Amino acid sequence: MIRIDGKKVSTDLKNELKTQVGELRAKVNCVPGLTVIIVGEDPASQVYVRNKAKSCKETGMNSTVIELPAETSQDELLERIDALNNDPDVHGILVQQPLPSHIEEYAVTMAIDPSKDVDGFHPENVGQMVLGNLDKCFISCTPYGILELLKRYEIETKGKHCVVVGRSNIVGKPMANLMLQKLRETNCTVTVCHSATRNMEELTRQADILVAAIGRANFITKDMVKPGAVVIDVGINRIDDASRKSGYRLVGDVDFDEVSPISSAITPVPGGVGPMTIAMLLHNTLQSFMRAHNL
Ligand SMILES: Nc1nc2c(c(=O)[nH]1)N[C@@H](CN(C=O)c1ccc(C(=O)N[C@@H](CCC(=O)O)C(=O)O)cc1)CN2
Ligand SMILES: [Mg+2]
Repeated sequence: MIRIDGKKVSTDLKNELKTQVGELRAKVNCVPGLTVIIVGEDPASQVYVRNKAKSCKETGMNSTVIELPAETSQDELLERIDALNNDPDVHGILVQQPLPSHIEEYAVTMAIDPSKDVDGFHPENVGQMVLGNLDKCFISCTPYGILELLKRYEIETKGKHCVVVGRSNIVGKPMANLMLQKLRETNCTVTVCHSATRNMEELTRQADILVAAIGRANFITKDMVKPGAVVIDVGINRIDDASRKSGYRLVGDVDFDEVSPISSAITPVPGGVGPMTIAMLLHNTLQSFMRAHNL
């Protein structure tokens, strides 16, 4: 069994990005800039946003975090986004999810200039991605990170059956679409399972590559997995744990202890897909900068 080390791959990637940013600085005398907006005080989101800013700085990119109170109105948020759309020093704009319930996610997604939408959530980016025009869009960071892990671990995907469990706009839907593509190295047969799927176990057991993105701790058990499958765990669930200083521990959507011995390769939680999400965000920000400068 191969334990897929997302932490290491993300560090390698960030080092590669740092070199590229350094070269660009020497060439055009400026660097990519990412602005992250966080509304409210969700503790997990605060961790992710802090890590995004830290990683950005480590690679030599400019990073700005805009922290807004939970009561911020939707109009106020949209005005902030508009200002960033018009700021030439900002190459990437990201609004951290989840948002407070009075703010409509769709309105926020639509407000971000697609050429700065480094999350790849805008319909223009999603549409180009579905069409297979991967050089004309931003690919959503978590699925993109999974593709990068599969590539760097030389995991064959062509002709394989990939089963994605979960249909979120952030992970499940883009993941399924990317694994389906003839271009690049995926070229899988794809099945998507969700809460209304009957006989889910029958389907997941057919997976050569199983992607779990349901958001339910330890949902995927041994009996749901074919021996030898590649298992990608996207879940990050906080479980109460009084023995830890933090009071919680992180577990994935896959029961790692049960499933890892029968898999051929598996991503752990933490240290698997999560860190790749941030590395690919930086990759997308650099890509946005290159496009803006016609490089
Ligand atoms: N606008 C967005 N919002 C959210 C996204 C996103 O891609 N864009 N994804 C998730 C959260 N997320 C990034 O924003 C994210 C989640 C997890 C990690 C990560 O590194 N996880 C670590 C554990 C970190 C911890 O201690 O909690 C790991 O798995 O090893 C990075 C980014 C939802 N919102
Ligand atoms: Mg989760």
